[in-house]
Amino acid sequence: MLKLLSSSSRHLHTHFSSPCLRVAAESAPPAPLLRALGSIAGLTRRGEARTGSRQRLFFCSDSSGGKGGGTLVEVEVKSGDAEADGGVDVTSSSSALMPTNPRPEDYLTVLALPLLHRPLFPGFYMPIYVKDPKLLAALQESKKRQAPYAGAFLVKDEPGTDPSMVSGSESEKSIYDLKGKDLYNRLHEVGTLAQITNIQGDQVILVGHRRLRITEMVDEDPLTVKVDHLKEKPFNKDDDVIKATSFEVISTLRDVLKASSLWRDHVQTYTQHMGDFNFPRLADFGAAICGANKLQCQEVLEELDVYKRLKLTLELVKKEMEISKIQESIAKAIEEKISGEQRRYLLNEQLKAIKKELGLEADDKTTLTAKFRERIEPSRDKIPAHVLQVIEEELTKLQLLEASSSEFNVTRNYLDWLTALPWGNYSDENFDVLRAQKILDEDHYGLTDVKERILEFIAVGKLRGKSQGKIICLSGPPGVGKTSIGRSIARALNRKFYRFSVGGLGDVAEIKGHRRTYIGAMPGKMVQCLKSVGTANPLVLIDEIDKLGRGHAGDPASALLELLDPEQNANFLDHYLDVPIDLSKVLFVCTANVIDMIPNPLLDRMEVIAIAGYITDEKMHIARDYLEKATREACGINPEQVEVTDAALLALIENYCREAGVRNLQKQIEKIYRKIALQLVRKGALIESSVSSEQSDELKEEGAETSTDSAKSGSTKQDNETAEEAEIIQSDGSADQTDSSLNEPSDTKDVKESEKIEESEVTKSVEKVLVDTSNLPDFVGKPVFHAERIYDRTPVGVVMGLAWTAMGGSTLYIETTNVEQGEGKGALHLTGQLGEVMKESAQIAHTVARGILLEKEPENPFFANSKLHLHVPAGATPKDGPSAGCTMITSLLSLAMKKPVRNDLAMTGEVTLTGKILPIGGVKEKAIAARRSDVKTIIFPSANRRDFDELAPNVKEGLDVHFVDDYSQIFDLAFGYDEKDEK
Ligand SMILES: Nc1ncnc2c1ncn2[C@@H]1O[C@H](COP(=O)(O)OP(=O)(O)OP(=O)(O)O)[C@@H](O)[C@H]1O
Repeated sequence: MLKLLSSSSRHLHTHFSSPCLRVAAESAPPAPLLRALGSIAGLTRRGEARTGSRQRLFFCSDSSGGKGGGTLVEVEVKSGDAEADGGVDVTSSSSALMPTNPRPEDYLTVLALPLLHRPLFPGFYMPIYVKDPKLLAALQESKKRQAPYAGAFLVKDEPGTDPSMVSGSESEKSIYDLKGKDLYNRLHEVGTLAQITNIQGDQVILVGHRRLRITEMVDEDPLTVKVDHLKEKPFNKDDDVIKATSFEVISTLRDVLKASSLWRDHVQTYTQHMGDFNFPRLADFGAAICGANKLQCQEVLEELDVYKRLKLTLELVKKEMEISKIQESIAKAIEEKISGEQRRYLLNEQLKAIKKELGLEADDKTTLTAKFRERIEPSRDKIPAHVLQVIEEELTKLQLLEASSSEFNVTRNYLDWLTALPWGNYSDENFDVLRAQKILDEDHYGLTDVKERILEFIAVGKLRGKSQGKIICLSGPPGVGKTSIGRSIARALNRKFYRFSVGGLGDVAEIKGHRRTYIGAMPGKMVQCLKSVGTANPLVLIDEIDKLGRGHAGDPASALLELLDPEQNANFLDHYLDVPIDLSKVLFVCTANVIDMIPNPLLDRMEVIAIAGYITDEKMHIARDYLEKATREACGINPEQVEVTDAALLALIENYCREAGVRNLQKQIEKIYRKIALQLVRKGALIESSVSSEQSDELKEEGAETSTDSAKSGSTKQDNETAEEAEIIQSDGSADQTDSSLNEPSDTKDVKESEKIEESEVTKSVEKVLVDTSNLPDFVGKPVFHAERIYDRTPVGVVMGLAWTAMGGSTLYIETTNVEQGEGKGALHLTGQLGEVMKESAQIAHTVARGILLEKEPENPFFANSKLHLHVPAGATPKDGPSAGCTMITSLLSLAMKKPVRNDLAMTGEVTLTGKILPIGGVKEKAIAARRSDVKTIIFPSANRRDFDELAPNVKEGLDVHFVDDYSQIFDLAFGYDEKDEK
């Protein structure tokens, strides 16, 4: 159903976008209307007019194509099938019938209408607004008089203004205010005779007819002018140039139309009213529809030469073409950009979907949250409330954060740590003392006192029900098993083991973590430990605590104190984690070489267990029962394949590994076993190759069959050799099998051959490598030179002392010589990298020795007249401490009295100026060192008797120990011997 809505021509100019139909008819509607409706129905069927759209129709009253006038109506398409429904409802049809061509002589004087934006071209519509009431009244009046014509003239710009610049509404207003002569002077001379087709309010619709030129002003208000009606200059319509130019205009217009849909509608609208097509019209058409500025259009309007007008128009439409090209490229670029972005967006979305499908969506917040929740779920009841609250808060925060933001990553990592800790997850502790004893014995030989202390510790734990509260510190020289004992304790207690070294550690953040705000922030070692072991009660071994760094960022000792102190560590606060953690169930074991270097507040809280080092006997056991076994297994050697004799092991310990620990011994044993492994593999390869060459020889012989006597005897020899070799290698008496194989049938022979190869494999495994004192250097090289025992028998002025170092105990010599003799020349020169305390100790010794000599040999002026030099080898090792006091006195007296001290004597003890002997440290280490150096007699201060008595019998065994209070006792021991006995 179609409904006629209005017949206003106004819409023509306001809606260019919808198509307008042109319908010619003999008479007025409804007959033409019906036809028009039929056309619209056709349009809708072809999909060119949509149901609900509005269509404009122009009806002509004759068949001349509307030249004489017509009616414009707008219809709304209600349905596509208009023809079927004959009823058409015409709501309003105010006629806009156009009169025929006006005669020039009727319009020599016309009202002048000012046009602001563009000139009006003949054959075109233009709506204008007339603000001047008088002019508007005059126009209405002329329309009523059936002479609805006026002159439309473009207003010139104010002198000095740029026509290409957009003028504001103010300037428009000022033009409306122009009247009479002022307006007259601003009008372009050439304009258009315009038909007033419709007046609604102040809007007047004009249709251009022909060109006019103003000749003079007739009336000022409203402005009325006299005009000449202009005609184009005569032209030859067959002129090729004109034709070519017009074709070019047409083809350019077509291109423009193709390029821009906006132009298509524009052109369609105009073409409805063009009337006859001719060259001047074409030029006007091009200029009217293009977007050129008003002056360029006015130029076309003023041009009466058709060719020139066409050329001007061509320029304008070409320009339009360029603009539409630019428009096209801009549109294309924008489209590409948008489609590129859209493509990326689409691909990203697809990627996300794929990742989600495959479970690879790492950043997916929901997956992450689910992962964290899943992690804490089993131990939710054990997690402290404050920690749970932080976890929940962080999970909520995670949901709100943008996945690509850095804050998101910080929160994710934080949650990762928080949820990965073993909150309230403890391993079942074992307080079985017998089992613990077994494990400790399994792992370590000796160390009875250490093991005893550990068992005591476990026993207390059993009675209390928990074993925390103490920090054990194992101190001793390197390689005595401090670290491995720590591991054994963990095994004995059934706790997880975690070790970290604090040697050289200077940054508190290593212990307490970084604040989360820093990039790359990490929690401290303790939190890392808990995460890695997965239980909240591990045994943590803090290695090298005596080598703790000075601290360039905070004080690591204080941080360690917070970590270790049982009073504080129940609420240990890691900077990264920012929630208190309970470390009170963690058992801390520290190791140190020198306890003096441990910061005092830390040492105060520790239970120090000293491991002094091993004597030869202990080393023998360790080497035999632990190190050798472990190394053999590590090298893949069977016990039957190797034998290291006791003598070789002893030689190894005494000549190669004399230090306190057993690490070097372990290295030497490893060296031996690596060499043995190589020997075995080499021998095995040799046997294999000899067996395979035998096989191939025999096969060759069998193939020959016609063997000569000599060949026979050769083969027999060969077989015999093989048998001999097998006999040598095998000890299980299977050698005679080789002989019997000669009588076997040939098909069973192959089986025998393969058995032979297997047997040779067996021989490999039973062959034994013997390591004895004679071939020990082949495995570990020549014995290393030990400076400890430089003299077989100490000469005059040389005495052996005993020293304690971080590497264990050692013997050292004090040597004194007389440099210069002369009255009053008495002086003492010291060398051997002695520390301040030792230097002072030497001065004291000098004084005391002088006193004693005066007492023993009053006539001897030795000290008063001798310039002495005291040296302590080895010169490269710094030495310090007061315990060499008595040794120095003895050395000086030996020189003064020209009497060497008793053979195999060593001593240690600090001396006062009055000759009193004060106690020293490291009794066990010194006793072990003395034994290592084959010292028979030792002198210790009386105050150290208790320390010596506590030593294991095997350490004390064979030592003649004297405890002294005063130097006079030492004097007697050192010099009171019978020289004949010594020899
Ligand atoms: N009494 C022992 N019984 C068996 N093996 C031992 C014994 N003492 C030490 N060992 C072994 O000696 C090797 C070195 O021991 P460990 O590394 O524990 O020494 P350490 O005292 O911690 O040295 P450092 O102070 O240099 O760290 C280990 O393989 C250990 O098993």
